[in-house]
Amino acid sequence: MRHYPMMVNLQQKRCLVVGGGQVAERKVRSLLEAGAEVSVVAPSCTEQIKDWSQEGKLSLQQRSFEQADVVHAVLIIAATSEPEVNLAVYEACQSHQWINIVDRPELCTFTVPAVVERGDMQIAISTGGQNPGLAKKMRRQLEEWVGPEYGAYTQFLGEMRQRILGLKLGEREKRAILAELLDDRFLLWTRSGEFERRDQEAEKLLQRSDASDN
Ligand SMILES: C[C@@]1(CC(=O)O)C2=NC(=C\c3[nH]c(c(CCC(=O)O)c3CC(=O)O)Cc3[nH]c(c(CC(=O)O)c3CCC(=O)O)/C=C3\N/C(=C\2)[C@@H](CCC(=O)O)[C@]3(C)CC(=O)O)/[C@H]1CCC(=O)O
Ligand SMILES: NC(=O)c1ccc[n+]([C@@H]2O[C@H](COP(=O)([O-])OP(=O)(O)OC[C@H]3O[C@@H](n4cnc5c(N)ncnc54)[C@H](O)[C@@H]3O)[C@@H](O)[C@H]2O)c1
Repeated sequence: MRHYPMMVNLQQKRCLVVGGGQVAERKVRSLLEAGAEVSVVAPSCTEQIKDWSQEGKLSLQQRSFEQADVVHAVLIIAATSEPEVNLAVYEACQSHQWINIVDRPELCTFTVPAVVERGDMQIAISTGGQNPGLAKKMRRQLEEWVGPEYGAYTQFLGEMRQRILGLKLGEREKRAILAELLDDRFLLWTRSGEFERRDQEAEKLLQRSDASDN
């Protein structure tokens, strides 16, 4: 089956995670990072999940799953070690809810990819459920190639793009500056920490275009 890849805004969306082990913790972490409103239901859970609960980052109910738990959630993840509980979670859900059952890929209405995170740049890797270990291996390989500087680099390019789109220039000129900014020298200056040099060269590009516009 071919999935449709999409980046979802989960800010303030109610998400339920049933189970509190290592797998649940991994899913909870990424939900919290996406700004979701997370509830966890599990009789026992990891120290990290307890800490998040004590810090007020999520709501934790230390008990077994009940059907009614799913009612207000837009997204539900069943991550318990009990296949029959995971199936019961699936059966309690309705068709409008996004469902992930960690031991039953065929029941999932979404799956979770491995992700390389570099600030606002995210590279998601899915194997369509064929082999999650391969997704993890690819993530690690890509992390070697896409260094931490891509976070700052993406932010720099984002800020420049906003400015360029606001300039009183024709579409073609704007496209030309945007293309020039993607030249590797701006990445290399970011990587080596030469921010002043990078920003000065970017300013020069903008000023040259301003001049040619007049
Ligand atoms: C990518 C990642 C994201 C995340 O979970 O955050 C993720 N699994 C990860 C790791 C991982 N998972 C498993 C192992 C042990 C080795 C092995 O079994 O191969 C390892 C490796 C490890 O832990 O080292 C076991 C496993 N996973 C699934 C099943 C059920 C089955 O396949 O039937 C079983 C057997 C369970 C059992 O034993 O009963 C199912 C799913 N796992 C998925 C995602 C979805 C498909 C993604 C894709 O399309 O590739 C899908 C379908 C549903 C979902 O979970 O969304 C994360 C790596 C994060 C990272 O490090 O970057
Ligand atoms: N999709 C994936 O990424 C992936 C990866 C590895 C394993 N798995 C599957 O995920 C399952 C969970 O793995 P784990 O390492 O987190 O297990 P774990 O044993 O560490 O945790 C299981 C959790 O389920 C909770 N639980 C048990 N019964 C419950 C109930 N009735 N209601 C609510 N919570 C209940 C327990 O309290 C515990 O918090 C595994 O059994 C395996 O089938 C999935």
